[in-house]
Amino acid sequence: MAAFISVGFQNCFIFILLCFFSLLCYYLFFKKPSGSSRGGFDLPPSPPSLPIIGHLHLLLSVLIHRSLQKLSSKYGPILYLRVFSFPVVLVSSASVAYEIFRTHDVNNSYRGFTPTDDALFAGAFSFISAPYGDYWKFMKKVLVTNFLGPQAHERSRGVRADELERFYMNLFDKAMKKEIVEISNETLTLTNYTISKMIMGRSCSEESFKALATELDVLTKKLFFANTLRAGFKKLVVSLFSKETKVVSDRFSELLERILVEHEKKLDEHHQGTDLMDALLEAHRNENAEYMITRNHIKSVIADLLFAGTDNSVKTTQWAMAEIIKNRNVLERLRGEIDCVVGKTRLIQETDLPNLPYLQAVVKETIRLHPPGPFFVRFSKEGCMIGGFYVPEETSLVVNAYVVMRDPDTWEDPLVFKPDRFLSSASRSEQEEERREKAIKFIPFGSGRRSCPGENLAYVIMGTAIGVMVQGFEWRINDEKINMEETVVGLSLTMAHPLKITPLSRSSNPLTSNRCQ
Ligand code: HEM
Repeated sequence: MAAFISVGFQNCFIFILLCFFSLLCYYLFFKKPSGSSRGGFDLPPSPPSLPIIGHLHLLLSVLIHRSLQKLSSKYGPILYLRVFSFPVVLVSSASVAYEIFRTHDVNNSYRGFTPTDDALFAGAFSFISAPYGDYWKFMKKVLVTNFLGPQAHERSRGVRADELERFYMNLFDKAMKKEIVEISNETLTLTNYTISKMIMGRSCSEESFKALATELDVLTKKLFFANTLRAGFKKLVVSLFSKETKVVSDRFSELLERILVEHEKKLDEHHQGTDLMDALLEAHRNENAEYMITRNHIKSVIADLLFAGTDNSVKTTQWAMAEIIKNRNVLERLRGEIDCVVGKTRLIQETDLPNLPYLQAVVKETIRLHPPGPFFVRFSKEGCMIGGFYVPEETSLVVNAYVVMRDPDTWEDPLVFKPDRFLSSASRSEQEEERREKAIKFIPFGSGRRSCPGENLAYVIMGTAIGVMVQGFEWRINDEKINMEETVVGLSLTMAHPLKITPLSRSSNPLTSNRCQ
């Protein structure tokens, strides 16, 4: 009898387990998202998918922006994809992206990251990952006032000028020795030193930064995929690599902790703080602050800024130099403009940029054709209508900026490098019209309230770096021609073959830096 009861109990237990497992499978792999249509509106069209995995295989290609481009050119500018049962809406046209960023900006002002505990990167304290709310609003105000806004930008001009001069002298030195330079390495030093000095008054070790950046690239890709999943499953996937995240994060946290302690000592000795870290520490100590930030918030936002700011600017500058050297007429016109405005003895400086429209156009055209962030992710909080289709709540929205900025319907000769398209036309009303149109179709920095707050700083760093390289040097290509093949590292679009070229100084003496002009 006891044996009979025991077998019955076992069967019952197995039966319950099977039911539970089937329900789980159904939820994870087959269940359609709730609210798949509302008020008679349909979900966006969906390309054929595979059983269970849905469209996952389409997201696994190395050149993911290209495979998504093929998909949108075949099936349309707004598509409904499925990773297992988790919804992803892919957007590939300027007008549909506009609806996400402008019409439904607040609803889509979150990236949907599941915080990886208290890790610095994509963690609970990160500014980039933060939901649109009190913390984000407070931190944005601190960043604008003390780092990225016009007055803060003015105050830190000296730091950028020093680093630009160091960048030029280093290239001049290498030109004298006829050394080959790897453009991304040179610009990494410039950008990393400039941004870290603006943030915390000193540079952070280049080698440790590079190592961390490489590890972070891999990590971002994993976080991106986890991010396309729904809450419960996402947590599970993120937990699988949270140990890895913690190792990277802890190392960087130790480095920042040492710098924080130095800053605290200075503040305790009543030194007037001038950089962002000082301002963040003051906010941390202020009991009446609108939002009480912790040490982890400080470290996390600094990590965000160093990585978001450095990597993108380096990749764009490298592409720009490749395009300039490949297009001899662009190089000559650019050099002509700089020689005419700045002269041949003084080194270009950032206050020259407003007088160098062609240089600005070259930077913009580079970032249009080669956006370092080819696509970015938002998350719909509530269901909404986009592009005439219903997008359910808690759906990942992936905007393919690479395709938007190469769309033949909105860009003439979209695959050709033509900086002229960014030069303003004559009349004021036309200029205003052009500005409005560009704001919709030119989105390398995203758009709406979660767009890139570092856009102006990035244009200054890239513009002056490119200006210095064109003004000061001829460049000899060491291979037969420049290889423009693309690759995606982490989620960043970059040159598959790093640009290695030899500088030849245009003058036997270095250009003078006259910062007072
Ligand atoms: C070529 C250079 C750069 C490019 C192409 C770039 C691009 C982007 C893009 C596409 C986004 C997401 C926008 C969106 O979701 O709508 C973003 C966000 C962000 N970027 Fe940049 N960026 C660059 C340089 C910088 C610099 C120099 C900084 C600061 C040092 C910076 C700080 C940030 C931050 C903090 C965010 C998150 C904003 C938020 O969540 O509210 N970026 N950037």
